Amino acid sequence: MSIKILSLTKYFGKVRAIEDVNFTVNNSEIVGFVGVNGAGKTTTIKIAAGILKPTKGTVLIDEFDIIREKVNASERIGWVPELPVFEQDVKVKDYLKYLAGYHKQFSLNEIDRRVRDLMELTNILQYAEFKIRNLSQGNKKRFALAASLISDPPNLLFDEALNGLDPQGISFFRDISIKLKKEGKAILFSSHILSEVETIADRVVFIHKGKIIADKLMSEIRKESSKRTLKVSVRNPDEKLITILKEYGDVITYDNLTFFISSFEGDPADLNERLVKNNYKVQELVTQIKPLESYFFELIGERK
Ligand SMILES: Nc1ncnc2c1ncn2[C@@H]1O[C@H](COP(=O)(O)OP(=O)(O)OP(=O)(O)O)[C@@H](O)[C@H]1O
Repeated sequence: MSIKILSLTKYFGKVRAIEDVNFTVNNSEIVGFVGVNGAGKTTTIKIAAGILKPTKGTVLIDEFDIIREKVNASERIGWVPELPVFEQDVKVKDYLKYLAGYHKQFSLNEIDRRVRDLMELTNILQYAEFKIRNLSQGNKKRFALAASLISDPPNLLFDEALNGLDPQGISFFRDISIKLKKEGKAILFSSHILSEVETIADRVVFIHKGKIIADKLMSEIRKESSKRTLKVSVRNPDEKLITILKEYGDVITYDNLTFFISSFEGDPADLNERLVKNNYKVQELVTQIKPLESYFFELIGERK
């Protein structure tokens, strides 16, 4: 059981999405795939899922080439897309039965059993008769997970599977990933929620501007992470805020409201006071951020 990403490069016209991406996800391993928006995570995952053709390179799923041996490779990989799209007016149970019908290993009786087991595993059995449109966001995610597991593939790709999940949903995802890993599966999951990746992943692959910039065991990240990264969240950021923050170190804009300053020089209390005086609504200003966040932003800070 393994997903081997081999020298993948993808151009969309003149736009280079990824270049020479190489890494492997081994059996019984959960690998987190992290990078800021547009770094190239979804492109890599779509190529590995066999739905996007690379410009160069390939992906081996249990040694089957996703381009040249597509049927064999596809049978061995499950994929939860970033934005799953399903026919909305079909019932949960019926949709899963329909998907199971594609896999010749299941007899009609087995299809019923398989679908029931999966609904049980993903905690949606009580919604078996619901139309997909009537599921909550979190349950739609659980349904997408059930759909990806229909043929019990030994390898899994989860693209931003934590997005839109509440804490209970996240802990559900964590538990199910660990269960699947114990069965020997190879799991690659992308996420921008670094504090959660940290609790789920055994290893983390970092992608930045289309290139892999690090591939590290979580245990090593914990050892190496520096305490010199400062995280600031402000409710009303603007250009001037960034100018101020830049006086304290390298600034990385993570999302619209959150900034990380790597190699932070200075006193956090002074910075806080200055921001408040300038009428910024500071929501969070901390230096003791978690190891993965700290490691990631130091890494990106070096490469800006
Ligand atoms: N179909 C497309 N046509 C043109 N450019 C694209 C296409 N898909 C992706 N890109 C570009 O390729 C780069 C990588 O995008 P990708 O979606 O893989 O990143 P990502 O890390 O998954 O980001 P996000 O978290 O925002 O989904 C970006 O610059 C994006 O704009």
